[in-house]
Amino acid sequence: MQNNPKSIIAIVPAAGIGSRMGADKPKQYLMLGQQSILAHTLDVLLSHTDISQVIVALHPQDQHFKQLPQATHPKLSLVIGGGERADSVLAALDYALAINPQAWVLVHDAARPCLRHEDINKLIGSVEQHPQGAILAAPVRDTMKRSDASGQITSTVDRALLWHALTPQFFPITSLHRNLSQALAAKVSITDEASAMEWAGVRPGLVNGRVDNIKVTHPDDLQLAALFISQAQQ
Ligand SMILES: Nc1ccn([C@@H]2O[C@H](COP(=O)(O)OP(=O)(O)OP(=O)(O)O)[C@@H](O)[C@H]2O)c(=O)n1
Ligand SMILES: C[C@](O)(CO)[C@H](O)COP(=O)(O)O
Repeated sequence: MQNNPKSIIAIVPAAGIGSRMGADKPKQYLMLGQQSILAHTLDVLLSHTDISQVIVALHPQDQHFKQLPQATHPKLSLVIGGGERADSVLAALDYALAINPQAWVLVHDAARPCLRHEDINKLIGSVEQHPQGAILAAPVRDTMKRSDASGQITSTVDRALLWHALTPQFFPITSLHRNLSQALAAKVSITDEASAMEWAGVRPGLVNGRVDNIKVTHPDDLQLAALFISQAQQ
């Protein structure tokens, strides 16, 4: 069965609690300008004409999502996420597979609200060069050090071939569902979709993405994300 990269379903893992943010609510519901982080992220995905469906994985006790203006969008579907990000992605993949097993999925963190259509288009457009899938990524710019447990430098790592993995990450739904399911069953540590594909022997492509596509993780990321979003709206 040939997957069809022209049929695209977005998956948004949004079931985290934002412990590193230390806020009074999950970080995806913190405000950036006029709306929440998750609302910004959903606006970008819901407005992209190549994306037919957006599946959001929510925490089982989520009480915020239903207040979002985007909550009633016809393209949106909801699933209950899991204990780790990868479990939430797999729950959404189960749902998406039932909708259209020939689709490709674009998995994007709720916590990355600064994504732009130009990067989505670059990633979708990479499918001929990377028929097994690809991810947005940014080449490392700084000198990279490895440390010991006490925080002392043990070595300098060659940065020539090092990249920051970003999202979206774009794969055929059938191979991602199979490889992620098997990797999790094998208790492999999976922090992004590409690592599950790599575990299965796939070599995903790297597509150069904007460095302002940051993941809002710590409190000092909020001001930067707000600046990037205001720039995108100019
Ligand atoms: N069980 C989980 C954990 C995380 N995520 C989502 O995965 C994305 C990236 O995860 P991260 O930035 O680590 O978010 P949190 O897990 O919420 O943050 P923390 O690790 O600080 O708790 C976020 O959009 C988060 O909502 C998820 O859907 N399900
Ligand atoms: C998927 C990801 O954003 C790629 O860099 C990252 O792995 C998520 O890590 P987190 O610890 O779940 O935020």
